[in-house]
Amino acid sequence: MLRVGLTGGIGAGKSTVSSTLSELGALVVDADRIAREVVQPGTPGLAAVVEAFGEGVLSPDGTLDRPALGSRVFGDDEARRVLNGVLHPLIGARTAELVAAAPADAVLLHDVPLLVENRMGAVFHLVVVVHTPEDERVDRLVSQRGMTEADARARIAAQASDDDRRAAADVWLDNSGAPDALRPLVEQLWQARLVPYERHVRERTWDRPRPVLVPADPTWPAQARRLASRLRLVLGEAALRVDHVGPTAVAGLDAEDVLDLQVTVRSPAAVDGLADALADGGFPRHGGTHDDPKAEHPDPAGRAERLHVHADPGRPANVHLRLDGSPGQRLALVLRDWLRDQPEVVAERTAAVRDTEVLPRAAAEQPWFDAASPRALAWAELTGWEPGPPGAS
Ligand SMILES: CC(C)(COP(=O)(O)OP(=O)(O)OC[C@H]1O[C@@H](n2cnc3c(N)ncnc32)[C@H](O)[C@@H]1O)[C@@H](O)C(=O)NCCC(=O)NCCS
Ligand SMILES: Nc1ncnc2c1ncn2[C@@H]1O[C@H](COP(=O)(O)OP(=O)(O)OP(=O)(O)O)[C@@H](O)[C@H]1O
Repeated sequence: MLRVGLTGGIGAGKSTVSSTLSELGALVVDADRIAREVVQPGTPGLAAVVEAFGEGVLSPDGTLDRPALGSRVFGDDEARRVLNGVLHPLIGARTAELVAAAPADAVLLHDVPLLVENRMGAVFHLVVVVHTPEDERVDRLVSQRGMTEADARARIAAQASDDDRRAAADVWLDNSGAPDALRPLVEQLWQARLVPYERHVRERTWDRPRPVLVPADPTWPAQARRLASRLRLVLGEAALRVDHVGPTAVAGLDAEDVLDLQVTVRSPAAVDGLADALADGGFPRHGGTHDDPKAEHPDPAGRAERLHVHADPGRPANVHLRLDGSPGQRLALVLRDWLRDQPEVVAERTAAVRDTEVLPRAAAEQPWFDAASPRALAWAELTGWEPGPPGAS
């Protein structure tokens, strides 16, 4: 099962995306719809809303008077906090029931308007954000939905900023153009990413194109942060720390487009107990069997106690599980911090790797890393290096 979170500001085009994905085969779980279900007449949800806001939010027929409640909560942060506190746990519980009832091979598309506001990104294998600039959204809501401009703007003000949504987005879909422009993007997302990703998670396998060296990508740290938050959620206290390491963790360093994340664990027993949870979370074990052709490419540095990989075909990543205080665990952090501290070494390493035709990366970089490791360790000794606070960046 693959769980995809779909979000965007009010009127951005979530329903348009979710109806296309539903046609293609996704199973849609719509939070707005569940939010209506849990306040039907006779439900504990409706009773709790009335207790918090009074009988004035009921229509004469006993149903929730949505415009009346809307006018109380949009524009009043405290009232909205109270309503969210009552309804969000009920929405969460109903969502969990729908997830439990879904077939094992489903691509579940969770349409969640408040995914970013409620910091839910790590719950999903992938987060898709639909974006349309604010003024365009207001125009669409006023002209096509009959909303007043003031109501549209009040709701927008009650929601996350574009920057926060961008930080949460694994996939950013621009819906500022004509409706026809969005469909091919959604079809491509389905075919090239969601379908293989779901199969990878279910079969505990993975696939990736042979990586090539690319110019440093300034978004690598943000991408690594999203994967790290998923790893922390899956692993809980078993992960002492999760760090973005390797060449993509050093600003300005050209590298193969494969993120390296290091999970520091307490004991070898902990490592083995985590394999299933990691696979279900989208990080299957690397080449576990002899007939797996990918087993020919073991952990590049040979230092991983275990190597897992990201099953998302659109975001290659290696996850190195290493023991706390082991030489490999320490060296990964020292090398990263040394390179971050020494721009001239970054230039030296860039030149060394650029001039080589050797692939894969492991082979190209190994001589340089073998020579660099003692220098990095000497630097660590000299400066009294200690690992910084745990984190992905
Ligand atoms: C206040 C209510 C009764 C107004 O109902 P109304 O029919 O006018 O709006 P509807 O529910 O269709 O929501 C439309 C859009 O408003 C925005 N919105 C709704 N609730 C909220 C909220 N608590 N905070 C910010 N934006 C919200 C979303 O973009 C949503 O897609 C209703 O929105 C509600 O019960 N909200 C609380 C539940 C909730 O958080 N729902 C969002 C899904 S998690
Ligand atoms: N590219 C587009 N150009 C013009 N109109 C559009 C486009 N995409 C969507 N719309 C229209 O804009 C309105 C909002 O789109 P949609 O309902 O998909 O957004 P939404 O994010 O689901 O909104 P809500 O947050 O209210 O659930 C709808 O009336 C829709 O038909």
